[in-house]
Amino acid sequence: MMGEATPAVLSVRGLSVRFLMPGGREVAAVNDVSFDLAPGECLALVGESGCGKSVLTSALLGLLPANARTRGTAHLRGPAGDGSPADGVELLRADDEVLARRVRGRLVGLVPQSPAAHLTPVRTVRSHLEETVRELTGTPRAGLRKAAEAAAARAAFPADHLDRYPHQLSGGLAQRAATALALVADAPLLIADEPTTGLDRDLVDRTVAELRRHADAGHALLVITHDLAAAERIADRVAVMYAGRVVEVASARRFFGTPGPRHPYARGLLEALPERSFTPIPGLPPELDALPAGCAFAARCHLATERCATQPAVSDGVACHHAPEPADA
Ligand SMILES: Nc1ncnc2c1ncn2[C@@H]1O[C@H](COP(=O)(O)OP(=O)(O)OP(=O)(O)O)[C@@H](O)[C@H]1O
Ligand code: NI
Repeated sequence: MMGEATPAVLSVRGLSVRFLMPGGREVAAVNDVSFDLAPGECLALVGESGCGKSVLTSALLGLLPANARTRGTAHLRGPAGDGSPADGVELLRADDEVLARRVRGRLVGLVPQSPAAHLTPVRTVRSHLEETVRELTGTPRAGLRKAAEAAAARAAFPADHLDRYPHQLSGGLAQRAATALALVADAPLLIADEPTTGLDRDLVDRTVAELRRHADAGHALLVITHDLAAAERIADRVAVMYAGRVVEVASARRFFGTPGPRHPYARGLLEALPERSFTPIPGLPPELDALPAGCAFAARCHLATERCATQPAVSDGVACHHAPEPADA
């Protein structure tokens, strides 16, 4: 839990993102999302493909395309950490100059979902790392080579591949290069979007351990993942997203232990795992340009009743008319 003396590194309130499409169609990719992230805490954001996880991170970093419309607030604590308004940044209102010079890389590190696309094709991994180290840490020229090699080692990027160009990297190597780059600045908030995709088991373990160490060193960590086993090992809390909405936030201990999640969608996600009952949730998520007025999960939910025609409010961390009381949770 967050002590009163430690303000959240990131406070998101009522964040919504809509994409305006040709013909007046609107895609509601993120809907009224709120959460806090404390220093030293890892929050895992999970949910099926297309539920809005990456759009949420793009919104926080000012990386949305021009047809996006954003609502809500996302307050990032500044480096002084004293909570003074001048110190922090309101991410959804900040202009691009502030985001580029103060936020991206420095206050918020990002391991992007498609790392290869974020690397400059004409430069080697070593050159990327040296440039980032120079820019973000002020390491003198003579120390750059060593610092870049140390950064690579932290993300298990092999030293003998440092002189490769992005197109010469496998997906897993590009992933590790991106993780190495994102760790350089020691930013107070690290966002890792599917940091273990494309890695074999051994490297998943190493990446999970390195990211957990990063959180334990006092950084806030937002990990987006399909990999619930990785989430279980790394996260303090789990946020489950469905059709753009966070439908449950729970401690990882309760979520993965007994009695487990309280939202029927979250329970379904867990039960779909091969090591559990391996039963997929029937049906498909709704189209985000035609969301129902009520609970978006109702059409797939075995608990659904007529009450579900109205949107359930988030109460004690769960948005469901039929969730069990937290007392027995
Ligand atoms: N520029 C855009 N214009 C219109 N719709 C978009 C745009 N970018 C994303 N979307 C839509 O927003 C929704 C959320 O996408 P997002 O990439 O956030 O999903 P995700 O949860 O990260 O999925 P995955 O696990 O596959 O990465 C999707 O339906 C996607 O099609
Ligand atoms: Ni994504």
